[in-house]
Amino acid sequence: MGELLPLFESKEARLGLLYKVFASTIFAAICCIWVYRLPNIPGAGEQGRWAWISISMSELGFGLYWIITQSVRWRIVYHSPFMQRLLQRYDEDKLPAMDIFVCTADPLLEPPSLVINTVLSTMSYNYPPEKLSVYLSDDGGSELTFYALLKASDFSKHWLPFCRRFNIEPRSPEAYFAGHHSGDEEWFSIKKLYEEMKSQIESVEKMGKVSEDMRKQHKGFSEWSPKTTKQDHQSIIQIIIDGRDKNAVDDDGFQLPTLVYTAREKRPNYPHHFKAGAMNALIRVSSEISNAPFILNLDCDMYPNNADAMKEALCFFMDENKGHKISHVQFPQNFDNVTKNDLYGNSFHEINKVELAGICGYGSAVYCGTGCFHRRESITGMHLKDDKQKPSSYSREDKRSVEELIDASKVLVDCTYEQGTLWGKEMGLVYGVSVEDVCTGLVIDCRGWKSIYYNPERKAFLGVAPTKLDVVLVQHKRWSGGTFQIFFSKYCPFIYGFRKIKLTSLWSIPFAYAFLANATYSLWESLTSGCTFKGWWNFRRMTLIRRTTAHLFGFIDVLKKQLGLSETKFDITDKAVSEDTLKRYEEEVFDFGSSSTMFTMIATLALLNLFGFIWGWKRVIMDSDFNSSSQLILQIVVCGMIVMVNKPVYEALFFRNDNGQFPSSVMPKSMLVASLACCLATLF
Ligand SMILES: O=c1ccn([C@@H]2O[C@H](COP(=O)(O)OP(=O)(O)O[C@H]3O[C@H](CO)[C@@H](O)[C@H](O)[C@H]3O)[C@@H](O)[C@H]2O)c(=O)[nH]1
Ligand SMILES: [Mn+2]
Repeated sequence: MGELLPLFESKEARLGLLYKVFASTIFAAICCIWVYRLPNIPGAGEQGRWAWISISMSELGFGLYWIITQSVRWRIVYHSPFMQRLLQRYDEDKLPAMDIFVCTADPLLEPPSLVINTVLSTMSYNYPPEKLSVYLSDDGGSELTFYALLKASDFSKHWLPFCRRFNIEPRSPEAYFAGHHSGDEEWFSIKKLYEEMKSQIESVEKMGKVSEDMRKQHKGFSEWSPKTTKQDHQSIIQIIIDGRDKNAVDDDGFQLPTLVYTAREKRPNYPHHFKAGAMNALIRVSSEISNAPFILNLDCDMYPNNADAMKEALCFFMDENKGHKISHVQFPQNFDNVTKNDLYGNSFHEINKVELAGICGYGSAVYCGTGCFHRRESITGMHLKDDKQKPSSYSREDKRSVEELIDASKVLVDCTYEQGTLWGKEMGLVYGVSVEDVCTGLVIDCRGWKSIYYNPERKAFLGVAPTKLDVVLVQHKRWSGGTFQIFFSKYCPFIYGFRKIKLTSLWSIPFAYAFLANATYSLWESLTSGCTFKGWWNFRRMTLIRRTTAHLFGFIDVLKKQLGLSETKFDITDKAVSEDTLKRYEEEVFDFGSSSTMFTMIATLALLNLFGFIWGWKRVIMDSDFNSSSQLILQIVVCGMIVMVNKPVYEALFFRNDNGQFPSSVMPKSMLVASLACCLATLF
């Protein structure tokens, strides 16, 4: 056999050299700033000494931060798969089996009607259905979710043929019907079926329980008693569709994918390790039932938006030369509900297009917890063995009955199963860190595996971005706290692997240059990554807000944890949205929600800058000595920018009276703190 063509290629981004030259100029500017700051510290007792020292510290910090972040821009690598080559080389029946994990944790925050849309779109991938097994992990242990999944399994018999026949995209029914209209009779009838199912599920959601009549429809409901709660129940596993069953076919007579409902045992006195625990339970259950060599991991709100993405991901794993070294293929997180200018900076344009690809320049991809394909061996804890063994095409020989499979799997998700094992340490996803995904990716890297970040033109997955500021901040708090936590833990990458500036002064040039060049470049990066100008501006604002609240509080949380004062938590991102909130979100009006501590922080900082800005202008206008006031100009400019960025905060403080504004305690608290800070400042 001749030399086979590769199934994917990797290219370094153009402009690499140009960027390096540009970055060097900024670096030079930063050095100048430092060189200026350090020798010019006012002596003890002189006015402004402490301000000078603290500004120097910040500049040192920002400079170092900039230098570190350059590492991810130094070598940006883009990968692209050749799907046609894969399909020429492998017949459908030679393709490997694939297990799909969908995680949900709470029927109120993650409505079952949303969850089953994700499930249905995974079932309808352009892939031989007998090779697909979909596992829903329900940490909510809720009969509502189980009910919805049963309904979805019925609906899939009509939905899969419809997808196949018209080759539609996307295959999440909700998203499809929201974006596509057709006069077709078949279109109307399937839409009607979907809407019937949805309204049945939603009425059960409203009632909060499944009626006696409905319970009779499936013996699985017998697992739920009035005593069952989210925190306290036995293991529940139901194989809703058995892919081996020749009668489990859709309307066109094609085999249906296997569909499994899993709720691992929960008991009040046993830690369950949140999503990481759920994933590890799924890894074990699926190894008992289908044991596919590859696994796709999705959050319940992330639906596949490209029915071919699975085959694309396989190109990386199946490449004859390099594929056997690859542990996972991560797609970026994108959202289908981002408004035009992305008020809360939810979409990570720069991160997706530049930074994650830059990390890929080092041969690894950050595992982001969703939209990621894994090799089963690497995620269960194996080290890379450098032999080019092909993954087996895998045919299911298991002769056990459904009941036997269920019994064998239930044991694997009991509370006590992991005791004394390496699960959560050496095996599966890592426990104890609230960004279990990032940490697990790191650990897999350290075992020698390579990984791929792939950001295709057509988005492969779309999720739901938070629509309220408090939810955004809680999410960022978890992320930043989690990242600090990694830094402090044994998984730390290093172990485990302006006051006297005249405008007239020459020294202001490096400041102005570093600031402008950096801002212009980031604007360019954003615009070319598909972001609007206003979107970029919103993202700057959210960066400011996130850093002064979510990141700070995340940091404090971790300190508390390190000192043994608290436990690791996982605050689930709220995905249920009221109409009121949705309206504001669509109009891009800030909806603050209810986190009063974080908001007091935001409001205080905004007020401080406003005071500073007004005070600065007053000095410039009233001071007859222009020379001394010209020294203030640069500070006033910076202050002014921060004031502009904070516009929605002032609006919420002073002008708004709808439901999306600040909680009422924020205004007096922040006024008090900001005024106190101003009084203190006059003392120095
Ligand atoms: O006890 C839990 C808590 C959460 N989840 C699931 O974990 C997923 C992510 O939770 P979400 O509240 O949506 O958090 P996000 O901030 O949106 O999640 C991002 O960040 C997390 C790490 O902080 C990753 O686990 C996620 O994959 C990633 O999308 C959801 O499907 C949840 O159902 C569980 O299964 N069990
Ligand atoms: Mn989420």
